[in-house]
Amino acid sequence: KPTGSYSVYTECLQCFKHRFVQNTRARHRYDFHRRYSCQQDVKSLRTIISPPISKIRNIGIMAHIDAGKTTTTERMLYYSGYIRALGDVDDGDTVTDFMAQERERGITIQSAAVTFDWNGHRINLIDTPGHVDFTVEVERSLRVLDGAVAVFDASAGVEAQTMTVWRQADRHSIPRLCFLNKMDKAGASFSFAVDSIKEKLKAKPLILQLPVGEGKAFSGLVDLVSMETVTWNLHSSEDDGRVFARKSLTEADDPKFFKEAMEARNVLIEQVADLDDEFATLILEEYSDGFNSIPAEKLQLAIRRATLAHVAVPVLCGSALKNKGVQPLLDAITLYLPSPQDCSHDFVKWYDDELCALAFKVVQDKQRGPLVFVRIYSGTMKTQTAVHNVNQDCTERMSRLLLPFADQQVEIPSLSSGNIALTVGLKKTATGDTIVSSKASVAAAARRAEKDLDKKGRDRKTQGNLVLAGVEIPEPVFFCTIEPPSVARQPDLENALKCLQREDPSLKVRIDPDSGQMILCGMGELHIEIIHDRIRREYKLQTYLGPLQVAYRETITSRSSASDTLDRTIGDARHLVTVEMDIKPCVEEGPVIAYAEDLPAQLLKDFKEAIENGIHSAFLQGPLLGSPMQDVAVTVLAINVLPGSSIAMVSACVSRCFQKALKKTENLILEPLMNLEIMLSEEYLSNVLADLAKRRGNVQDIQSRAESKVVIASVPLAEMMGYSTDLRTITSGSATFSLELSNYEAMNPHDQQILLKKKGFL
Ligand SMILES: Nc1nc2c(ncn2[C@@H]2O[C@H](COP(=O)(O)OP(=O)(O)OP(=O)(O)O)[C@@H](O)[C@H]2O)c(=O)[nH]1
Repeated sequence: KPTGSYSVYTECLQCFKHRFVQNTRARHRYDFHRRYSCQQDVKSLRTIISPPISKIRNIGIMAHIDAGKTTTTERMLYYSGYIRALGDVDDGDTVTDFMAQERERGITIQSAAVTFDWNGHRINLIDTPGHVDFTVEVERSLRVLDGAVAVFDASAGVEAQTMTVWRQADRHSIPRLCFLNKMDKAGASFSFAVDSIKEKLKAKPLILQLPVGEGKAFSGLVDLVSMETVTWNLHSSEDDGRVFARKSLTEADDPKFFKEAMEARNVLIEQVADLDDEFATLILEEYSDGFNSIPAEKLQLAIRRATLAHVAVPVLCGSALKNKGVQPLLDAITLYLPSPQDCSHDFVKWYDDELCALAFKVVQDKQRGPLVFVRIYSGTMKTQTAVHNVNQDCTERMSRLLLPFADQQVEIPSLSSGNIALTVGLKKTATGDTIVSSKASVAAAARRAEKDLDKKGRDRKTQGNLVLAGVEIPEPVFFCTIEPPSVARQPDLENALKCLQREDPSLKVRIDPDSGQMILCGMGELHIEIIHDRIRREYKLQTYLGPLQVAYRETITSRSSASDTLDRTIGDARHLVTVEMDIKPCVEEGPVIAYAEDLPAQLLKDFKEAIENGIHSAFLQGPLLGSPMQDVAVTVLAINVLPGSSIAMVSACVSRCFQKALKKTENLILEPLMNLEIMLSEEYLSNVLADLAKRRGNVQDIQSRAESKVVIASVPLAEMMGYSTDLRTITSGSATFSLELSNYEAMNPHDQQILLKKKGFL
């Protein structure tokens, strides 16, 4: 059954707009008190445009809402010297938030990646959206990351959304570091957060640092790898954290703390030795007398190997807001996360040294047209050259190549593999497309792939996927009709939706076959609301949305068979087709199509495509609600076609026969079921539970987390419309929740009857 990552929406549009207004206001102040890298700084960047591939880190920051992703990013840019003043999320003047507002206004560039250098390394920080309102946005980011930093609120430990993104990162095999942020916050607990990483994420944490103090007393940390204390100025509120002291931890400083740190270091060394044979051998051969003399560099290398092998995750801590712990985090990124060289991608070697890049984000810019973010996997990208888009099968000219250094863009003539860049001029490219140097290079890569896969005896079918490494797009769960303000504006609406779809492939648009109306399909309530809002603001079109509807599906519970004949005379030609088929439930989403063994081979060869088209089109409309069918296997038992009959008649007859078979069997409606996690204070618990019961919710667990309660439940999506507003009312705005698709589940007969009545089908 389809599970998969889905929209997690923790913020309603009102909050979103409120934040937008706040940040827009703040932007007016922004120009006065922010001083960005001066022109000279930008020029000097030109000298360090192409670092060796081993020094590149393409990383993402992933976190639950409000864990401190933006604040941490801002500190990274500040300490690396690319911004001259620290922004504050609460004042709305951070670089990334600033760009997010630009995106909302559709004026210039938004941040899908920011580049900066640290300690001789080039770090491309790729945006993984804080709210996973747009699943595909997260997927497309993860697709091009080599490593990630998971930021946690140390007082809350692992929260719902972190689990979702963590699972996505697992799917993409991305090595990670954990940063326990907000160590200064009342209720922050290092050990609680580490335990929750073990329990909830089933990860093996390698504790590389111990905090010095917690909550208000948090003043720095002990680096267990080097056995040094790292301290920041505790008392000055003006302190920007740029200056900090690193010194060896000795017994004389604090005997108790020294002992604790030594024990923690020994645990770390034993853990790493268990995970890494090379390190275990080194210890046995050279340091069997005691662990104290093991050099930090040897331990670092072993931690790096364990991280890259996905057997453990290093854990660091700090407080981004209080400017503590970010520089050691940056060091850890360069030390433990992989360079592009450490990551192998099958399809890259088939392109040899020729260009192969993936477009992972498209942004519509009013002045410059579409801007496409690309990750280069092999070869070199040059400006003013033609490139070939494999997915769209077209050749386009790329006019400019830019590096997004903090909030500046630096134009460059060319860029080599491993890098992330922003291109101007690619007008047809969409998110997820593969870009290569020419059509001939795709053919050459396909030949190499074929040879390689034959040698390995691998399934040829995977070859296409590997050459076109794209982004997986889940099916939308919500839809509604959309209408332009007038018939004359219909082409404008079509154009706006076309542009938005290029940016966001999870947005689907289709035409209702009965009413001819345009239907907008999206990943969540907020997704559709934001698209609506963007059409109004960016394309100046006031559109009308119909009521939001849940995308149900239908299936069958028993086997049946049917036959059908279509006999039409059009003009002089007679079209006569007879079909017989059998349908039964199956576990694959389908349609799973099979043919009786005695069907004539020639007939199959001529009409297979038409038969399959007929079945696929019938699959789109189930007999109960007209929703798509799933989990049905079809066997075509017989087919006779009078010579001269058209292919379209074959499809039509197959389609009709399938619908006949459906009518003879028992049908069921499947509805999307969501995993819901609500964090709230105990006083509201009973009201929230009562409300969930009304929504056909099934509460699975109620956990305690610091001062709060966490309710874990599953609820049908149809009952979750407007939940953010209702929950806010019930809890006086104090609760947060996240929601993700669990699976499609059969409705019970009673609920199904109610739904059919409500929709006017009974
Ligand atoms: N006490 C404390 N607060 C912090 C820290 N880091 C961030 N915050 C606060 O936490 C709130 C959220 O911070 P952000 O940096 O916007 O978090 P985020 O993860 O980017 O949030 P979203 O983008 O909305 O998901 C803000 O009010 C910050 O000031 C920290 O280290 N300590």
